[in-house]
Amino acid sequence: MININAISKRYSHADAPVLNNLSLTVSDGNSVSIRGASGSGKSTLLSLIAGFESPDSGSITIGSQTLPFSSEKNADIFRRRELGVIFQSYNLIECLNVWDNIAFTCRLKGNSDDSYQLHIMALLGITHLKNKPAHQLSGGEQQRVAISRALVHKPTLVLADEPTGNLDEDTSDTVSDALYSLCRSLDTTLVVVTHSEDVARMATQQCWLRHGQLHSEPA
Ligand SMILES: Nc1ncnc2c1ncn2[C@@H]1O[C@H](COP(=O)(O)OP(=O)(O)OP(=O)(O)O)[C@@H](O)[C@H]1O
Repeated sequence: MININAISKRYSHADAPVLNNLSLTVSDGNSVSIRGASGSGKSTLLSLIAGFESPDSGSITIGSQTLPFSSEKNADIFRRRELGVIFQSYNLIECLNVWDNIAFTCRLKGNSDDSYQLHIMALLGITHLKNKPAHQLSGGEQQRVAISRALVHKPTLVLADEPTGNLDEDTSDTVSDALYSLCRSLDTTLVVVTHSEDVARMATQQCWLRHGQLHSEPA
């Protein structure tokens, strides 16, 4: 579960806050999609939820953890255990192959689950890429590896920034089906930033970010 209570964020030198008294609650196993104009603050909101940045005011609680983290070490432990993040830039480790990129987080925790990893890779259609180095992948292939890596350690919260942005329509449907259904089956909370109406409509809750706040209707 995630509970965001009246957060505000203003970057230095900006005329207005990018997020202004924004609140949001999403329960376990549910999902929220967030749409909004470019520059409206969607990535900033994900960054605050992940604890990469802090709000100027308000509070964010993920399960029993209230942000900010007490130390960078605790932040790392929490992110490795509880959080899956799908970044706009996939952040794969170029010198590792697909299998090792996906297994990386689990190996750090010492709890690899090869059969679950194969299950996710099959759902996302990337099993045949298992041994291919990350630097030889297309953008869409990298995106599906990044999604697999975000899910393989069975996190309680997944933050996805444009998870289908680089995919054709058919692959986008397959990948979004897999993302939503894997999260539901793990009872994982999912926050998806997307420009795709099809991807957004699959969420249990749809929101639009405007003037620093979330709305349940488009403008
Ligand atoms: N680190 C930063 N320092 C200063 N300003 C920032 C920083 N990060 C983002 N901004 C500004 O905050 C605003 C919101 O940016 P953000 O990336 O959150 O928007 P977005 O809705 O995700 O956009 P897009 O859809 O284009 O990815 C923009 O005006 C951006 O220039």
